[in-house]
Amino acid sequence: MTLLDVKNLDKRYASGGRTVTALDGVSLTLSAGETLGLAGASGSGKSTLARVLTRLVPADAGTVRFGGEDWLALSGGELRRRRSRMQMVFQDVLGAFNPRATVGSVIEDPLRIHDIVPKAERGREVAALLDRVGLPAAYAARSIRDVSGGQRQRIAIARAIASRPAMIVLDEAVSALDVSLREKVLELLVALQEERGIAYLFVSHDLAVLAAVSHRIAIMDAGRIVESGPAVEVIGNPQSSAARALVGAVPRLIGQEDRNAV
Ligand SMILES: Nc1ncnc2c1ncn2[C@@H]1O[C@H](COP(=O)(O)OP(=O)(O)OP(=O)(O)O)[C@@H](O)[C@H]1O
Repeated sequence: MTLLDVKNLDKRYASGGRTVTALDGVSLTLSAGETLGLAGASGSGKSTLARVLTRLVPADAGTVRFGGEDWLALSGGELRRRRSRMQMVFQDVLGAFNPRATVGSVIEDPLRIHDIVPKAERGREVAALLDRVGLPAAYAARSIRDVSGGQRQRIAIARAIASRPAMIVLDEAVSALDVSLREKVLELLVALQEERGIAYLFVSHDLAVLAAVSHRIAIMDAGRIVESGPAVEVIGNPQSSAARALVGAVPRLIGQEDRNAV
């Protein structure tokens, strides 16, 4: 079932007297429970796409249908209510929070805003969400300043799943973590997807990360999607120069033959 249907998205920024085309006719689809990995060099437009889809910045043209609705046409109270269905985890999404906020309040916000569980049950739900992402319930009382980078991303994931979304946009969500923490967070994300049928748009400049989690991969270059297909095909047999450059940049993705040829 198609959950997200993006057609011909354009986004330009005015920057220092010139116009930068960040998205140029971007189209893609995402099914319920599926992961689409989005890769591309720095400046190719990945974050802009993530921000347009999560309604942080407006598009100049194009359409987005999400859950059968005209997503870009939603505004005001209607948009606030529907936002529960599409959540986001960015590189340091909690960095934007008041540093005095507690872990518990960060996770409880969406439960309250979207009225997910009755007030009396919120504390228990926060504890259950912390447990699900591998953190002790006692962390609810901590300041978000006093947790490590890996724990922060787990908390960001707990907050994202709290409103029971159909989709999560992850933008470089594990990029700041060291390799062993990164693998654990990726395993958590895959397990949550299998349990809850959440679709992911997983943005990363790192194809090794995308190879671990994606069903399909799309490659962006200069604001356009230049290649897309099943993850194994895009990684095993990249067609575009942008995809070949990304595959070549990750030594452990190169097949033995290619490595011998280098
Ligand atoms: N707020 C902005 N104002 C002006 N130009 C912008 C703005 N945000 C992004 N851009 C430009 O739009 C283009 C796409 O940027 P974007 O951040 O979407 O790329 P990206 O693929 O996510 O890059 P990175 O991997 O480095 O984050 C770049 O040329 C960038 O400089």
